[in-house]
Amino acid sequence: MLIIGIAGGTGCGKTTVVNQILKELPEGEVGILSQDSYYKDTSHLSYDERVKINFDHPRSIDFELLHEHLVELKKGNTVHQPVYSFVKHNRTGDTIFTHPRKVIIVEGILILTNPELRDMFDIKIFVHADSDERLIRRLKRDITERGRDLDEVLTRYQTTLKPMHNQFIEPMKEFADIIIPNNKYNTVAIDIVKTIINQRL
Ligand SMILES: Nc1ncnc2c1ncn2[C@@H]1O[C@H](COP(=O)(O)OP(=O)(O)O)[C@@H](O)[C@H]1O
Ligand SMILES: O=c1ccn([C@@H]2O[C@H](COP(=O)(O)O)[C@@H](O)[C@H]2O)c(=O)[nH]1
Repeated sequence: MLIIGIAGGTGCGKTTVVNQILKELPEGEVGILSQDSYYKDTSHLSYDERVKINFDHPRSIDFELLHEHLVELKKGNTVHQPVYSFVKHNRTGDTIFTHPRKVIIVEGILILTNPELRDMFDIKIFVHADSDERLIRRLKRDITERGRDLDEVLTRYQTTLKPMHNQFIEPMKEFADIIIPNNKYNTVAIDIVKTIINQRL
């Protein structure tokens, strides 16, 4: 099994890059673990309390469970990946059966901050887009898809997202094997990643 970690700040285009890679590889050979599925369960908190959580800090992620699931997949076992709701800021209670595949992609803003997880990646990719570009994308996406308004996105950006990005995410470029510049759609980089994956398969 080839395990690929794809990190980068919010809105840099991680999900888009993953979908482009998926399109290029034979169907059924690639599985995805999304860091977003592993936000800690916060059912014991009210909605108003959950909204105040710093979702850009590594402690908001259940890395233990994410690591355990990756280990199980590597052993050839199926795992129950939790389903997360950005609207409710909590796990939904549903899970997705995630089967072992030839290639497993783990994607998320903070996945390279965890040393145990980092050690499991055969290829580490960091997707880069400038912060103004990422903020514009985040605004559009969170308002249309995640039930936010302008004030919520900008307040979160100033209070937690930007400082956490600078403290925890940007320094992870150091660990990357490949950095994809993604201010514009980068088909050349996707082709290179596809070639590397095919060589390793
Ligand atoms: N290279 C790009 N140029 C312009 N828009 C992009 C690009 N990559 C992604 N987007 C758009 O930006 C938004 C956030 O992208 P997404 O892949 O969800 O980012 P991430 O998973 O890193 O948060 C989406 O609406 C997506 O369509
Ligand atoms: O309940 C939540 C959990 C997370 N967030 C924000 O999501 C992004 C990470 O997702 P991307 O798809 O990589 O953008 C992170 O910056 C959190 O601030 C949230 O709004 N609510």
